[in-house]
Amino acid sequence: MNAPQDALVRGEGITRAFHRRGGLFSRGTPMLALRGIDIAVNRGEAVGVVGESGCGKSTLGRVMLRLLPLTDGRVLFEGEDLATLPAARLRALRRRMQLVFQDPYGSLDPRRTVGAQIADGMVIHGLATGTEAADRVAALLRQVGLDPDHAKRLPHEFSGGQRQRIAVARALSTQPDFIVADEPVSALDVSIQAQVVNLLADLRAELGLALMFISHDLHVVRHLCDRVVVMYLGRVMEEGSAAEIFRAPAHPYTRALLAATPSLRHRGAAAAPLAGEVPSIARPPSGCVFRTRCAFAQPRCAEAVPTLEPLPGAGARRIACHRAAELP
Ligand SMILES: Nc1ncnc2c1ncn2[C@@H]1O[C@H](COP(=O)(O)OP(=O)(O)OP(=O)(O)O)[C@@H](O)[C@H]1O
Repeated sequence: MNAPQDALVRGEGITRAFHRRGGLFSRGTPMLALRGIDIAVNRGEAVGVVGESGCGKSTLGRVMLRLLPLTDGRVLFEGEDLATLPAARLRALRRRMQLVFQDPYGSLDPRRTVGAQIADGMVIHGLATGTEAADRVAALLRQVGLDPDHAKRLPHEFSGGQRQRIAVARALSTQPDFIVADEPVSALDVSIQAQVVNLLADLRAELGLALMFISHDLHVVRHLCDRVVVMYLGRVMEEGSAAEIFRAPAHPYTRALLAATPSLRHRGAAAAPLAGEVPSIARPPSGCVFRTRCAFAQPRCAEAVPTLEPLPGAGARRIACHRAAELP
C-alpha cells in the first residue's frame, strides 16, 4: 500500500450505525453496518469493493463521499477531514467527488432534458453557464459515446445503457478526481454491461480518475480494478492487488467467493463453497464474523476479532484471519 499521504481518499476506522426502529420514545437498537474499516483510494486508482449483499458496500461508498455521516472514524480527502471542514470548503471538494448509481433511471429526473441535468453540476459549482455549459454538455455526451444533439431529449427516450452513459456524463460534468460507482452495470442487460464497463475503463485511463467500484460481479472487478477490498458483515476480510487476489485468494471468505464463480475457481487454494446464510448484521458472530461459515474455523476464531494484517510473503496483501499463516 502507498504511504498515507499518497492516498486521494482515505477512510480510517470507518464505523456506521443504523438505528432499527424502536418504540415511540426509543431510537431502537443500533446496528453496525460498517465496523472500523480502513481503506485508501489513491489517485487514478480503481479499487473494487466486493462481498455478498448486505455486507455494507453501498454504505461504505456513501460514507466515502460524505453523503452519509460516520458514527466513528474519519474520511480524509487529500488529507482533509471531511467531517470538520467549513461548509464552503466541503462544497468545493464536493465538485471533485461524484457518485454513479446502479439505477440511472431512478437518479435522473424524468421531466427534465438530459442536457439540463448534465449541466446542473457545472452551474451549481460555477464552472460554466449558458452557451459554455451547452458546449460542455455536448462534449460530455460525445465523450460517453452519445449523440450531442440528444441533449434535448428526456431520459425515457434512451435505453438503459444509454441512460447509464448519461449518468456517467453527469458525474464527469464537475471534473471530479474521485468517482464511486455503486453497481453501475448490474441493472443493465448483460450484452450492454461490457460496453459501460469499457467506457468507465477508458474514461478512467483518459482522465486519471480514482474509482471506487462496488460490484457483485467479480469478472468485472478483475477486468477494471487495480486493487480489491473484500468485505463481509461490515468488515474488511482481505485487501490486495486484483491480480494477486484473483491469482491466489488468501482469506477463506475470498476463496469461497471465487469458488462460487466457476470461471474464477482457483485450483491451487483449498476452498469450500459458501454454505448457509449470511448471519444478521444486527447480531454478528463473536470473534471472526466469518467463522460460522468458514471451513477452517477453530474455537479460537470465536474469541477475538482478527485484525487486518500483512500476509507473510505476499507483498501488499492484508488479510483478517487468525489462521492466516497456517491455511493450506
Ligand atoms: N438507511 C438505512 N437504514 C437502516 N439500515 C440500513 C440503511 N442502509 C443500509 N442499511 C443496512 O446496512 C447493511 C449494509 O447495507 P448496504 O446497502 O451498505 O450493503 P451492500 O453490501 O451494498 O448490499 P447490496 O449488495 O445488497 O446493495 C444492511 O444490513 C442494510 O439493511
